[in-house]
Amino acid sequence: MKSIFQINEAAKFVSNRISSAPRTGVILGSGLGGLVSALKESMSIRYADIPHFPVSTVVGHRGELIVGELNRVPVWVLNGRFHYYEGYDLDDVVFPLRVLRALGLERIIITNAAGGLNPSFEAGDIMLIEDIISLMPANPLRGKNLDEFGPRFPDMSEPFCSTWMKQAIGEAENQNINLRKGTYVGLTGPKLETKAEINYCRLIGGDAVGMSTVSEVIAANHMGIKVLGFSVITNESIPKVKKEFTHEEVVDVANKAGATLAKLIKRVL
Ligand SMILES: O=P(O)(O)O[C@H]1O[C@H](CO)[C@@H](O)[C@H]1O
Ligand SMILES: Nc1nc2[nH]cnc2c(=O)[nH]1
Repeated sequence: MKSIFQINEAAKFVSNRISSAPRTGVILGSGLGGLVSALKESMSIRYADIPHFPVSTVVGHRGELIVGELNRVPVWVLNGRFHYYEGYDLDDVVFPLRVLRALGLERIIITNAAGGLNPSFEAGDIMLIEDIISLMPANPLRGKNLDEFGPRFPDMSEPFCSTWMKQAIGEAENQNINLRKGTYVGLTGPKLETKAEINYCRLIGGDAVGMSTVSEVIAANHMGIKVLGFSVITNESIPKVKKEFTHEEVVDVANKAGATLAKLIKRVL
């Protein structure tokens, strides 16, 4: 388990390289790195250079922490995330978020590429994540509680900030974006779902399914960070229409829909 000492060491390394620390962050999902081109005055630090940081191993996740401005708002961008299936503990998966919290992070926009379980969703749609179901085998808060960050038993009755969600819905309307809404189910991966598993995820209330996000949302809530979440629906995970797809297709669809998501995120900020 990562200690508070390691979190602070990573935070110190980063703070020595920047002039001021943003209070807002964005985590970019698979294929969503295009948002970086909208950043102004940015500088980046490779994850590999930051002490104790894990290393991104998935295509479509560059592995760099960027500091810049989006629509004149200073932001951290985590260009690449860590997944449980890469072999990391959930504690490692949320390490970057804890480092940013140590640097003063107050709100985070979490994005991902996901399969659409809701039959009304189409590939290329953007879904506002209203709630999560974690089907991970563990929890990022397992182990000794980091009292400096939050309570042992954090409330999760409103994992996403309702005010921020209302604003996102309003902005989507202004931009004629057909913003979908729903619950994201987080599985370990890396295998994709069988038809029976898709039926199960739908039955328990899922609208989208993926292999990330849920642990980040839990850790952010633990630390009192405001969260807004978006899934880019990259494929339809519906038994009737399910056909084989690849990670390359996921990255490709996310790349295209990413431009619309970037516009929405800019306005929401
Ligand atoms: O959730 P992100 O990181 O966007 O990536 C999604 O895309 C990958 C599968 O193609 C999985 O890692 C899944 O979780
Ligand atoms: N688990 C899972 N992750 C995804 N990431 C993108 N699409 C999918 C999907 O259909 N299932």
